Amino acid sequence: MIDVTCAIILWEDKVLVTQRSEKMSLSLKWEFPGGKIERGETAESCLHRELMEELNIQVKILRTLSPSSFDYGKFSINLIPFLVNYLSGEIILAEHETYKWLSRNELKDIDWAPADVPILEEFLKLNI
Ligand SMILES: Nc1nc2c([nH]c(=O)n2[C@H]2C[C@H](O)[C@@H](COP(=O)(O)OP(=O)(O)OP(=O)(O)O)O2)c(=O)[nH]1
Repeated sequence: MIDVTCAIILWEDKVLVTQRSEKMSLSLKWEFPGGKIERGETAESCLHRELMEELNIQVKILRTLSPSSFDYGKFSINLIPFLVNYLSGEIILAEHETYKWLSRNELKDIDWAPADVPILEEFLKLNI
């Protein structure tokens, strides 16, 4: 099981979502940005590192949501979500195809990586 962090990034009333590129696994699926936890790293430090590497942004962590385990067949992941506020940095994509800031209502309409679906559902039930 691979531990992966991801961030629900809030800015005003929008959430940042990123689309995986054609070259990546889960090609063209939408996800909450983040990545694999490296040896000796905490989930929080992984999240800050990945958001800087992949997007060039800094965030403030507010809280965690429930982890989502998903078996993709060739591998399985434990996806650990954090609710965060966007703080600073102009978005520069290192790997992703594209990104969007979406309102809560728009989040259901994109083609999510399967592991993200329970996380999205929990987020949509929160009163924020
Ligand atoms: N970062 C991120 N990864 C996710 C999400 N949902 C989901 O199934 N994943 C999967 C995709 C990848 O298999 C893995 C995260 O790997 P990664 O983004 O750090 O690495 P990667 O694509 O470079 O790795 P790989 O597929 O080439 O092995 O978790 C998500 O919301 N965010």
